[in-house]
Amino acid sequence: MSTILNKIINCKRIEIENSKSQISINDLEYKIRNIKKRQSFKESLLKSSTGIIAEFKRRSPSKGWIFKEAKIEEIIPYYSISGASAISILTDTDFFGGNLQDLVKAESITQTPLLRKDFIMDEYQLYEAKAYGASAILLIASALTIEKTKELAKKAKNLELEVLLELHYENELDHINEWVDIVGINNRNLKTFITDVQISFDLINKIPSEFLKISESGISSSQTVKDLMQVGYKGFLVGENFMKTKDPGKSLREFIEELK
Ligand SMILES: O=C(O)c1ccccc1NCC(=O)[C@H](O)[C@H](O)COP(=O)(O)O
Repeated sequence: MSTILNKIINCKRIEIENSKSQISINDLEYKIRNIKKRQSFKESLLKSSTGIIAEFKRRSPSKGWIFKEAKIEEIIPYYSISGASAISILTDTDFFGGNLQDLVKAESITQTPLLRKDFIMDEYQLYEAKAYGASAILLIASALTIEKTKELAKKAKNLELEVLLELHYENELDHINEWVDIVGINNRNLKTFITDVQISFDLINKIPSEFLKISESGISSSQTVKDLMQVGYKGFLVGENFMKTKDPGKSLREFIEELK
């Protein structure tokens, strides 16, 4: 496992134990009973001709602060109006500057399907994702064993959450299982932080045809999206390219215009 992933996961384990001591799974289950049904993340990508998943990302391990003062209420409505097919909310605090309240706020102001983007390793986080309004959750193959990936994916489906399984390397293809809805190829090498979309082109034909496929990270040109569409990708997760600008919603709108 890469050093950064190790570091993130060690912090995450402590965070999860703290959260469990504050809010029990029973409390989360109670909230889930009252949560409105969200639109499907996968359906939204299938319906869309552009497939952009716009990410709300304040900082990252590779770039440091990208948009420190970013506020959900000032960005998410504009992501929706500008045509995002789905929105990714990074809920990790220590490394990405996000939190679960960002997800709660986003849920209250948009109908666009939301992905809880975090380092999920415990079913408790799935209950949180559902209770706070996500349509979908992320499972990162590099951070999980094959067995744990399957266990978490199955539990997520039981909670009516869609599952995005993220792969960074070819040797992670064996993490794909029947509970997965979407397979994402992440173009960022977790050891070097270098992004190279070539990995998306290299792996597309190795993913079984029944899965919806998305490409993630390091996407900054509409031509790249067009090329990825040509080989079969239906979704494109873009964070920094929008969040590094003063007006991420406007940047997304211009990007989508170029795709039409
Ligand atoms: O973004 C990072 O530096 C990073 C480092 C280590 C683990 C994960 C990381 N990012 C999470 C993501 O997958 C991206 O936020 C997402 O795909 C968008 O990427 P980008 O468009 O390059 O901001």
